[in-house]
Amino acid sequence: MSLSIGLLGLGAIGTVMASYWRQHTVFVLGRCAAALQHAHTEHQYKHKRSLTYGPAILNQHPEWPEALTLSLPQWNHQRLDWLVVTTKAGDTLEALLPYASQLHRVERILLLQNGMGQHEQLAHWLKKQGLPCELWRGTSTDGAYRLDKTRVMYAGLGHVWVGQHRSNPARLCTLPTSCRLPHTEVVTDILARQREKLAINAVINPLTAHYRCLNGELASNIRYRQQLQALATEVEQFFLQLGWPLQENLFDRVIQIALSTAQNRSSSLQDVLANKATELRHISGYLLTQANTSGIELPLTRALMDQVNDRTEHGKQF
Ligand SMILES: NC(=O)C1=CN([C@@H]2O[C@H](COP(=O)(O)OP(=O)(O)OC[C@H]3O[C@@H](n4cnc5c(N)ncnc54)[C@H](OP(=O)(O)O)[C@@H]3O)[C@@H](O)[C@H]2O)C=CC1
Ligand SMILES: CC(C)(CO)C(=O)C(=O)O
Repeated sequence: MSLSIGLLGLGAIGTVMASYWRQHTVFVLGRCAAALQHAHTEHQYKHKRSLTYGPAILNQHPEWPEALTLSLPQWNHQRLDWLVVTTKAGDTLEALLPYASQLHRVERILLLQNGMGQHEQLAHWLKKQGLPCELWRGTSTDGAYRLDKTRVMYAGLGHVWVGQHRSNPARLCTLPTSCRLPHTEVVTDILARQREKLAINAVINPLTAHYRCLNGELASNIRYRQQLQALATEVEQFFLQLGWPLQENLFDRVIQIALSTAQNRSSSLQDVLANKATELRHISGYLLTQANTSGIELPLTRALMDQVNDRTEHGKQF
């Protein structure tokens, strides 16, 4: 069965997903101004992207092409089996709002993003609008970045896990195999997987954004490493207090990731350097909100959040 899939946020990860789903019908929900501009033209507006496969991926899949070009039509209110949102977490509601009156044509919305909190915001909003679509959440270990506005480099092959927002294992069985998205695995413990990723991001992202360093420097620079150890301890203890068990020692896990992505700039550092809003509000900020509710202090997280936010909000170069 061919799925009808809408993609909102055709950036790095959105383009990678579109490549995996190209045997199906993929529409793009472009920024509203572009969508409106083309809504009344005779020809269907196409969103063009090129995806280049990095050496690490071609080593694993020498049979894949070195690059491919995607030309995807603008969504014109067709019925959708899935609407997949791959904007940054903080852009979710703003991106969906212009399409609000057409969302009754959508069976399921999947937020495939880092960060937390946006799922609850959207669930609340969908309920208020009386929209019955199912809400799904997903997390990806793929690695991709944009070379420019239309070209994306797929640097590291990963895995995508998806699960229902209010996970109900009984209902999961009702998702027919034919409705499952390629390159995704349906799981019943999506929240636990997202929390594992949240813990890692809550350590690496604010530190790399603050020190403006590569991921690997957090392990190799003694001063940064000490800060990393202190922050990992704060985050890990907080997770324990909330009853969110982590699979392994957070410091060890974060050092492992910092080393395996040593030459990477974290997404938060990339945003700071580009003078864009970071996703820290949905990472460290989310933890601070939880901490506030529980009457717990997270001094290191708060200090880093304030410092990084100051810089992005006031557009300071540092
Ligand atoms: N890149 C990666 O390797 C990974 C990313 N992630 C997560 O995936 C999510 C997306 O990240 P990534 O792909 O890197 O980000 P990008 O910035 O590359 O892509 C985000 C896309 O959303 C679009 N967008 C933003 N606001 C709107 C709007 N109002 N209406 C329509 N489109 C909008 C942007 O459009 P425009 O181009 O016009 O700004 C852009 O195309 C994040 O949560 C990230 O943390 C998770 C794992 C890995
Ligand atoms: C794991 C890490 C820190 C890799 O860079 C990441 O997810 C990010 O940059 O947002």
